[in-house]
Amino acid sequence: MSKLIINGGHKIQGELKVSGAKNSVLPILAATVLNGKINVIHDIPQLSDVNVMTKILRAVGCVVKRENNTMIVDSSRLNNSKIPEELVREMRSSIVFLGAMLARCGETVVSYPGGCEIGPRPIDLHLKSLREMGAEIEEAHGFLTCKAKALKGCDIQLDFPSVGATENIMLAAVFAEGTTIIRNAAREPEIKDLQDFINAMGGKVSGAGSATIRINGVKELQEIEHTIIPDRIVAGTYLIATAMTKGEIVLKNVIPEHLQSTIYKLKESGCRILYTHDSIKLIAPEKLKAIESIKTLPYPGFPTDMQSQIMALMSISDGISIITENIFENRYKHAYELIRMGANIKIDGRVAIIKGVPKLTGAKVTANDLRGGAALILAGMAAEGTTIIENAKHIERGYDHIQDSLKNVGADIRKL
Ligand SMILES: CC(=O)N[C@H]1[C@@H](OP(=O)(O)OP(=O)(O)OC[C@H]2O[C@@H](n3ccc(=O)[nH]c3=O)[C@H](O)[C@@H]2O)O[C@H](CO)[C@@H](O)[C@@H]1O
Ligand SMILES: C=C(OP(=O)(O)O)C(=O)O
Repeated sequence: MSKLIINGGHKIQGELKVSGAKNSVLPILAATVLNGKINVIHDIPQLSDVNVMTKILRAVGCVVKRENNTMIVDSSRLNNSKIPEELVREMRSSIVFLGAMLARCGETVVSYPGGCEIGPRPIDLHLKSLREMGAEIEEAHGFLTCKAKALKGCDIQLDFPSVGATENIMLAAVFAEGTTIIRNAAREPEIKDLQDFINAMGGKVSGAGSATIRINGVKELQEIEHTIIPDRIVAGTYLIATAMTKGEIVLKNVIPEHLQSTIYKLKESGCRILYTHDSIKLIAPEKLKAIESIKTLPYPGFPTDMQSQIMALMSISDGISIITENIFENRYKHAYELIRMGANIKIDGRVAIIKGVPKLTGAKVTANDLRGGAALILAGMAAEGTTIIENAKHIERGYDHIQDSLKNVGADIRKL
């Protein structure tokens, strides 16, 4: 179980390149089973979630090679439609194999997915939509046994713009007969990246980025080479690290448009932010100001995946800030760890009230989930003294060697 040790009080200063997006790479790796050919994918971050995805691909018969940040997946010899339970339990997004395997093999067995504990994460929307497309899904003993002789395009109305359900339907619909329409689809940039990936293989998907996505079934797909979009959550985390340490940073390999809701709130806290089409510069103020209200929402609203990190910033901002977490009902575990570091935070259901304190102090804390762990790194960097983060393995799910990146721009952080 890895630990991070941070000596606080060092400014972030310099330039950082942002890695490829975890939330793009995971569904795209699942999509590599579709073509039954070679997939070359660039800008794959080194993450434990990617390692799990790789193991799943190998378990179903794909040949996977990795050279630095390029991965080659040959799905021509896929020979097993059962996804190993122990791997599915490690990671929530393994559930997107459901749609991909149904499309490729017409059958699959998966267990209910695991992942970080941030509240209940049902998959009812995934299952309902796939059933509407003609899949027969039996749920028993924690397993989903799915069969579909021929999936059929249909008109699907999602009750909530679920990212995973939207991806699962897109993947399942690639070879389906006719047209599938997803209404109230998730609009996250990673959905558009998946659309671009499928289309570059010869699929026919349109509308990603809007609330209505159309997929016209095709008979066959081709080989593909694709580059993953930059990770907007990693970029946002680095911006907050800079803001909290009174530093100055230039981020490269970013799409500022994907970070607008975060940029907007950081400006409210007093940061100066300038950007070009693929870089962002942040200059921190001497004193951060409270952010009146943040409500997490599906994209383009403020992302739940930035909630923990912005809470760390609010905990040392002058005044009272309020967060409403609308996506995951139990995503405040990091607050109790921040309190151990001197933060003044009250939680009432989905609402967190944060009264800024002049300083945090280093403490022994525990990462309970990925972004909560990232928030503790940020708090540790701004705190007086030493912070030890236990259970740091969660952070490796979504940040590619974060300790090395932050060390390169001035942080005093090391892994044990
Ligand atoms: C790998 C990946 O891309 N993960 C992201 C994805 O997760 P994920 O795809 O799991 O998130 P969803 O958009 O599906 O979930 C959002 C909300 O919908 C609910 N829901 C979802 C599906 C369903 O069948 N029934 C249901 O009730 C969930 O419990 C949650 O409250 O989007 C989340 C919300 O932006 C992000 O925090 C995750 O980082
Ligand atoms: C919750 C997250 O991811 P996942 O859906 O993969 O658990 C996240 O990236 O913050």
